[in-house]
Amino acid sequence: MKIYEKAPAKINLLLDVLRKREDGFHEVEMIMTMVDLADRLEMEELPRDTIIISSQAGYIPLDEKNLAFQAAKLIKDRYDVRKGVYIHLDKKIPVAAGLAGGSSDAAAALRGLNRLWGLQIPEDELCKLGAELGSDVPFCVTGGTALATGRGEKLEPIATPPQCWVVLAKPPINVSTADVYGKFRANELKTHPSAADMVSAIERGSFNDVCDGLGNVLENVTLGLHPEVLQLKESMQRLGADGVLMSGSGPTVFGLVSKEAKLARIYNGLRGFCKEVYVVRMLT
Ligand SMILES: C[C@@](CO)(OP(=O)(O)O)[C@H](O)COP(=O)(O)OP(=O)(O)OC[C@H]1O[C@@H](n2ccc(N)nc2=O)[C@H](O)[C@@H]1O
Ligand SMILES: Nc1ncnc2c1ncn2[C@@H]1O[C@H](COP(=O)(O)OP(=O)(O)O)[C@@H](O)[C@H]1O
Repeated sequence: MKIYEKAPAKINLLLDVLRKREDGFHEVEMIMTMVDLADRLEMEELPRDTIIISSQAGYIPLDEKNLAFQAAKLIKDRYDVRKGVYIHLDKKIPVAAGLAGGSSDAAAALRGLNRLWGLQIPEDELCKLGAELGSDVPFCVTGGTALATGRGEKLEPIATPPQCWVVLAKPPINVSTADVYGKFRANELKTHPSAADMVSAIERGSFNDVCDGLGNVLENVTLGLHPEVLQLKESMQRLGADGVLMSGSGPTVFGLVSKEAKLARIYNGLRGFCKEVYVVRMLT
Protein backbone atom coordinates (compact mmCIF):
# COMPACT_ATOMS: atom_id res chain seq x y z
CA MET A 1 0.00 0.00 0.00
CA LYS A 2 1.15 3.53 -0.82
CA ILE A 3 0.02 6.61 1.06
CA TYR A 4 0.63 10.30 0.50
CA GLU A 5 0.96 13.11 3.00
CA LYS A 6 1.39 16.84 2.44
CA ALA A 7 4.02 18.76 4.39
CA PRO A 8 3.25 22.50 4.21
CA ALA A 9 5.67 25.33 5.02
CA LYS A 10 5.12 27.58 8.03
CA ILE A 11 5.65 31.28 8.55
CA ASN A 12 6.08 33.10 11.86
CA LEU A 13 3.77 36.12 12.02
CA LEU A 14 5.42 36.90 15.33
CA LEU A 15 8.55 35.59 17.02
CA ASP A 16 9.58 36.86 20.44
CA VAL A 17 12.34 35.45 22.64
CA LEU A 18 11.82 35.81 26.38
CA ARG A 19 15.08 34.35 27.71
CA LYS A 20 17.80 31.79 27.25
CA ARG A 21 17.15 28.64 29.27
CA GLU A 22 19.52 26.45 31.30
CA ASP A 23 19.25 23.73 28.63
CA GLY A 24 20.59 26.12 25.95
CA PHE A 25 17.23 26.53 24.20
CA HIS A 26 15.36 29.84 24.19
CA GLU A 27 11.95 30.42 25.71
CA VAL A 28 9.84 31.82 22.87
CA GLU A 29 6.41 33.22 22.05
CA MET A 30 5.53 32.67 18.41
CA ILE A 31 2.46 32.95 16.25
CA MET A 32 2.73 30.46 13.44
CA THR A 33 0.57 29.58 10.50
CA MET A 34 0.82 27.30 7.47
CA VAL A 35 0.96 28.35 3.81
CA ASP A 36 0.15 26.32 0.71
CA LEU A 37 3.72 25.75 -0.42
CA ALA A 38 4.23 22.09 0.45
CA ASP A 39 6.50 19.09 0.11
CA ARG A 40 4.76 15.80 -0.69
CA LEU A 41 5.69 12.50 0.94
CA GLU A 42 4.97 9.15 -0.66
CA MET A 43 5.25 6.27 1.82
CA GLU A 44 5.23 2.58 0.98
CA GLU A 45 5.59 -0.34 3.35
CA LEU A 46 8.61 -2.60 2.79
CA PRO A 47 8.72 -6.22 3.92
CA ARG A 48 12.34 -5.78 5.04
CA ASP A 49 12.95 -3.96 8.36
CA THR A 50 14.65 -0.90 6.89
CA ILE A 51 14.08 2.81 6.20
CA ILE A 52 14.89 4.11 2.73
CA ILE A 53 14.60 7.80 1.80
CA SER A 54 14.77 9.24 -1.69
CA SER A 55 14.14 12.70 -3.07
CA GLN A 56 14.26 14.59 -6.34
CA ALA A 57 16.15 17.34 -4.45
CA GLY A 58 19.89 16.84 -4.70
CA TYR A 59 20.74 19.04 -1.74
CA ILE A 60 19.30 17.30 1.34
CA PRO A 61 20.73 14.35 3.29
CA LEU A 62 19.02 11.02 2.55
CA ASP A 63 20.52 9.10 5.50
CA GLU A 64 19.81 9.25 9.25
CA LYS A 65 20.37 13.04 9.12
CA ASN A 66 17.10 13.42 7.21
CA LEU A 67 14.33 14.46 9.57
CA ALA A 68 11.80 12.14 7.87
CA PHE A 69 14.21 9.23 8.43
CA GLN A 70 14.51 10.26 12.11
CA ALA A 71 10.72 10.39 12.41
CA ALA A 72 10.34 6.90 10.91
CA LYS A 73 13.05 5.50 13.18
CA LEU A 74 11.51 7.09 16.28
CA ILE A 75 8.01 5.75 15.60
CA LYS A 76 9.38 2.26 14.73
CA ASP A 77 11.47 2.08 17.90
CA ARG A 78 8.81 3.49 20.23
CA TYR A 79 5.97 1.30 18.89
CA ASP A 80 8.13 -1.75 18.12
CA VAL A 81 7.20 -1.82 14.44
CA ARG A 82 9.23 -4.51 12.70
CA LYS A 83 8.41 -3.47 9.17
CA GLY A 84 10.24 -1.19 6.81
CA VAL A 85 9.23 1.87 4.84
CA TYR A 86 10.27 3.61 1.64
CA ILE A 87 9.71 7.38 1.81
CA HIS A 88 10.02 9.57 -1.25
CA LEU A 89 10.24 13.31 -0.55
CA ASP A 90 9.05 15.56 -3.33
CA LYS A 91 10.67 18.78 -2.07
CA LYS A 92 9.10 22.10 -2.96
CA ILE A 93 9.93 24.07 0.21
CA PRO A 94 13.35 25.76 0.05
CA VAL A 95 15.85 24.22 2.51
CA ALA A 96 17.25 26.04 5.57
CA ALA A 97 14.94 28.92 4.75
CA GLY A 98 13.06 29.60 8.00
CA LEU A 99 10.01 27.79 6.55
CA ALA A 100 10.39 24.54 8.56
CA GLY A 101 10.64 22.30 5.50
CA GLY A 102 12.54 19.56 7.34
CA SER A 103 10.31 19.81 10.43
CA SER A 104 7.19 19.57 8.27
CA ASP A 105 8.57 16.49 6.49
CA ALA A 106 9.20 14.90 9.91
CA ALA A 107 5.66 15.74 11.03
CA ALA A 108 4.16 14.38 7.79
CA ALA A 109 6.16 11.16 8.23
CA LEU A 110 4.77 10.79 11.79
CA ARG A 111 1.19 11.35 10.61
CA GLY A 112 1.62 9.14 7.55
CA LEU A 113 3.30 6.19 9.31
CA ASN A 114 0.65 6.33 12.02
CA ARG A 115 -1.87 5.69 9.21
CA LEU A 116 0.24 3.26 7.15
CA TRP A 117 0.90 1.00 10.13
CA GLY A 118 -2.54 1.48 11.75
CA LEU A 119 -0.96 2.52 15.05
CA GLN A 120 -3.78 4.85 16.17
CA ILE A 121 -1.41 7.15 18.05
CA PRO A 122 -3.39 10.19 19.25
CA GLU A 123 -2.31 13.61 17.94
CA ASP A 124 -0.97 14.85 21.29
CA GLU A 125 1.28 11.78 21.46
CA LEU A 126 2.51 12.44 17.89
CA CYS A 127 3.33 15.99 19.04
CA LYS A 128 5.39 14.63 21.96
CA LEU A 129 7.29 12.38 19.56
CA GLY A 130 7.72 15.38 17.26
CA ALA A 131 9.21 17.47 20.07
CA GLU A 132 12.03 14.89 20.32
CA LEU A 133 12.92 15.67 16.70
CA GLY A 134 12.79 19.48 16.77
CA SER A 135 11.10 22.46 18.40
CA ASP A 136 8.95 23.25 15.34
CA VAL A 137 7.82 19.65 14.67
CA PRO A 138 4.80 19.61 17.09
CA PHE A 139 3.31 22.66 15.32
CA CYS A 140 3.90 20.97 11.97
CA VAL A 141 2.02 17.89 13.29
CA THR A 142 -1.11 19.90 14.16
CA GLY A 143 -0.91 22.66 11.53
CA GLY A 144 -3.49 25.46 11.58
CA THR A 145 -2.60 28.68 13.35
CA ALA A 146 -1.20 28.59 16.88
CA LEU A 147 0.48 30.48 19.66
CA ALA A 148 3.60 28.46 20.41
CA THR A 149 5.46 28.83 23.70
CA GLY A 150 8.13 26.95 25.66
CA ARG A 151 10.84 26.23 23.08
CA GLY A 152 8.04 26.17 20.49
CA GLU A 153 6.44 22.85 21.43
CA LYS A 154 3.58 24.13 23.65
CA LEU A 155 0.70 24.93 21.36
CA GLU A 156 -2.53 26.83 21.74
CA PRO A 157 -4.67 26.87 18.57
CA ILE A 158 -6.00 30.30 17.60
CA ALA A 159 -8.27 31.62 14.83
CA THR A 160 -7.19 31.63 11.18
CA PRO A 161 -5.70 35.01 10.16
CA PRO A 162 -7.74 37.19 7.76
CA GLN A 163 -7.30 35.84 4.24
CA CYS A 164 -4.64 37.49 2.13
CA TRP A 165 -1.85 36.64 -0.32
CA VAL A 166 1.58 35.73 1.01
CA VAL A 167 4.63 36.47 -1.15
CA LEU A 168 7.70 34.48 -0.09
CA ALA A 169 11.19 35.47 -1.26
CA LYS A 170 14.20 33.34 -0.39
CA PRO A 171 17.61 34.90 -1.06
CA PRO A 172 20.39 32.49 -2.12
CA ILE A 173 22.10 32.32 1.28
CA ASN A 174 22.15 29.66 3.97
CA VAL A 175 21.21 30.47 7.53
CA SER A 176 21.68 28.07 10.43
CA THR A 177 18.97 28.31 13.12
CA ALA A 178 21.48 27.31 15.83
CA ASP A 179 23.85 30.04 14.68
CA VAL A 180 21.16 32.75 14.78
CA TYR A 181 19.93 31.75 18.27
CA GLY A 182 23.59 31.50 19.33
CA LYS A 183 24.25 35.12 18.32
CA PHE A 184 20.97 36.42 19.81
CA ARG A 185 21.35 38.36 23.10
CA ALA A 186 18.03 38.36 24.98
CA ASN A 187 19.20 40.91 27.57
CA GLU A 188 20.05 43.48 24.86
CA LEU A 189 16.49 43.54 23.57
CA LYS A 190 14.77 46.85 24.21
CA THR A 191 11.31 46.19 22.81
CA HIS A 192 9.27 43.04 22.30
CA PRO A 193 6.53 42.47 19.72
CA SER A 194 3.22 41.73 21.45
CA ALA A 195 1.86 38.22 20.94
CA ALA A 196 -1.32 39.22 22.83
CA ASP A 197 -1.94 42.11 20.39
CA MET A 198 -1.35 39.80 17.41
CA VAL A 199 -3.76 37.17 18.75
CA SER A 200 -6.36 39.90 19.27
CA ALA A 201 -5.80 41.32 15.73
CA ILE A 202 -6.26 37.83 14.28
CA GLU A 203 -9.38 37.16 16.34
CA ARG A 204 -10.88 40.50 15.26
CA GLY A 205 -10.03 39.63 11.64
CA SER A 206 -8.22 42.95 11.23
CA PHE A 207 -5.77 42.61 8.32
CA ASN A 208 -4.27 46.08 8.98
CA ASP A 209 -3.61 45.31 12.65
CA VAL A 210 -2.04 41.94 11.72
CA CYS A 211 0.33 43.81 9.36
CA ASP A 212 1.11 46.42 12.03
CA GLY A 213 1.72 43.75 14.67
CA LEU A 214 4.25 41.65 12.70
CA GLY A 215 7.53 41.26 14.58
CA ASN A 216 10.52 38.93 14.81
CA VAL A 217 13.34 39.57 17.30
CA LEU A 218 15.70 37.23 15.39
CA GLU A 219 15.56 39.56 12.38
CA ASN A 220 18.32 41.86 13.59
CA VAL A 221 20.72 38.95 14.06
CA THR A 222 20.16 37.58 10.54
CA LEU A 223 20.08 41.08 9.00
CA GLY A 224 23.43 41.78 10.67
CA LEU A 225 24.91 38.63 9.13
CA HIS A 226 23.27 39.10 5.72
CA PRO A 227 22.44 42.71 4.73
CA GLU A 228 20.78 41.41 1.55
CA VAL A 229 17.83 40.27 3.70
CA LEU A 230 17.22 43.92 4.68
CA GLN A 231 17.39 44.93 1.01
CA LEU A 232 14.80 42.26 0.23
CA LYS A 233 12.51 43.56 3.01
CA GLU A 234 12.84 47.12 1.76
CA SER A 235 12.15 46.07 -1.83
CA MET A 236 9.02 44.19 -0.80
CA GLN A 237 7.80 47.24 1.14
CA ARG A 238 8.59 49.57 -1.75
CA LEU A 239 6.77 47.31 -4.22
CA GLY A 240 3.62 47.63 -2.13
CA ALA A 241 3.31 44.65 0.26
CA ASP A 242 1.08 45.62 3.20
CA GLY A 243 3.17 43.92 5.90
CA VAL A 244 6.70 42.50 5.59
CA LEU A 245 8.72 40.26 7.93
CA MET A 246 11.48 37.66 7.94
CA SER A 247 10.20 34.17 8.81
CA GLY A 248 11.85 32.28 11.70
CA SER A 249 15.63 32.50 11.66
CA GLY A 250 15.47 33.45 7.98
CA PRO A 251 16.55 34.18 5.38
CA THR A 252 13.07 33.98 3.72
CA VAL A 253 11.13 37.24 3.81
CA PHE A 254 7.35 37.18 3.46
CA GLY A 255 4.96 39.94 2.47
CA LEU A 256 1.25 39.99 3.25
CA VAL A 257 -0.84 41.46 0.46
CA SER A 258 -4.60 42.06 0.58
CA LYS A 259 -5.23 43.05 -3.07
CA GLU A 260 -4.61 40.58 -5.88
CA ALA A 261 -4.04 43.50 -8.27
CA LYS A 262 -0.77 44.31 -6.47
CA LEU A 263 0.71 40.83 -6.83
CA ALA A 264 2.14 40.99 -10.36
CA ARG A 265 4.14 44.14 -9.59
CA ILE A 266 5.55 42.69 -6.36
CA TYR A 267 6.35 39.30 -7.92
CA ASN A 268 7.98 40.74 -11.05
CA GLY A 269 9.88 43.37 -9.08
CA LEU A 270 11.35 40.75 -6.73
CA ARG A 271 12.11 38.27 -9.51
CA GLY A 272 14.37 40.91 -11.04
CA PHE A 273 17.00 40.11 -8.41
CA CYS A 274 15.75 37.09 -6.39
CA LYS A 275 15.25 33.73 -8.13
CA GLU A 276 13.08 32.04 -5.53
CA VAL A 277 9.78 33.92 -5.19
CA TYR A 278 6.45 32.20 -4.45
CA VAL A 279 2.93 33.59 -4.24
CA VAL A 280 0.85 31.49 -1.85
CA ARG A 281 -2.18 31.59 0.47
CA MET A 282 -2.42 30.85 4.15
CA LEU A 283 -4.02 27.46 4.84
CA THR A 284 -7.42 27.70 6.46
C1 LIG B 1 13.53 29.75 14.52
C2 LIG B 1 12.37 28.82 14.32
C3 LIG B 1 11.06 29.61 14.46
O1 LIG B 1 9.93 28.88 14.09
O2 LIG B 1 12.27 28.21 13.03
P1 LIG B 1 13.27 28.06 11.75
O3 LIG B 1 13.89 29.36 11.41
O4 LIG B 1 14.30 27.02 12.12
O5 LIG B 1 12.36 27.58 10.64
C4 LIG B 1 12.34 27.69 15.41
O6 LIG B 1 12.37 28.27 16.70
C5 LIG B 1 13.45 26.69 15.27
O7 LIG B 1 12.91 25.42 15.41
P2 LIG B 1 13.70 24.10 14.91
O8 LIG B 1 14.31 24.37 13.56
O9 LIG B 1 12.76 22.95 15.03
O10 LIG B 1 14.85 24.05 15.95
P3 LIG B 1 15.56 22.83 16.70
O11 LIG B 1 15.96 21.81 15.68
O12 LIG B 1 14.76 22.37 17.88
O13 LIG B 1 16.86 23.55 17.27
C6 LIG B 1 17.93 23.98 16.46
C7 LIG B 1 18.81 24.87 17.33
O14 LIG B 1 18.18 26.14 17.51
C8 LIG B 1 18.32 26.61 18.84
N1 LIG B 1 16.98 26.83 19.43
C9 LIG B 1 15.87 26.31 18.85
C10 LIG B 1 14.62 26.55 19.39
C11 LIG B 1 14.55 27.35 20.56
N2 LIG B 1 13.38 27.63 21.13
N3 LIG B 1 15.67 27.85 21.12
C12 LIG B 1 16.90 27.61 20.56
O15 LIG B 1 17.91 28.09 21.08
C13 LIG B 1 19.14 25.57 19.57
O16 LIG B 1 20.47 26.00 19.53
C14 LIG B 1 19.01 24.33 18.74
O17 LIG B 1 20.16 23.55 18.81
N1 LIG C 1 13.58 16.38 4.98
C1 LIG C 1 14.40 17.44 5.03
N2 LIG C 1 14.15 18.53 4.28
C2 LIG C 1 14.96 19.61 4.34
N3 LIG C 1 16.05 19.69 5.11
C3 LIG C 1 16.35 18.65 5.88
C4 LIG C 1 15.55 17.48 5.87
N4 LIG C 1 16.06 16.63 6.75
C5 LIG C 1 17.15 17.21 7.28
N5 LIG C 1 17.35 18.43 6.76
C6 LIG C 1 18.43 19.37 7.16
O1 LIG C 1 17.85 20.28 8.10
C7 LIG C 1 18.41 21.58 7.98
C8 LIG C 1 17.33 22.65 8.15
O2 LIG C 1 16.42 22.51 7.12
P1 LIG C 1 14.95 23.16 7.12
O3 LIG C 1 14.03 22.42 7.99
O4 LIG C 1 14.56 23.25 5.68
O5 LIG C 1 15.27 24.61 7.67
P2 LIG C 1 14.46 25.66 8.55
O6 LIG C 1 14.30 25.05 9.91
O7 LIG C 1 15.33 26.89 8.57
O8 LIG C 1 13.18 25.95 7.89
C9 LIG C 1 19.15 21.61 6.65
O9 LIG C 1 20.50 21.83 6.91
C10 LIG C 1 18.93 20.24 6.01
O10 LIG C 1 20.13 19.69 5.50
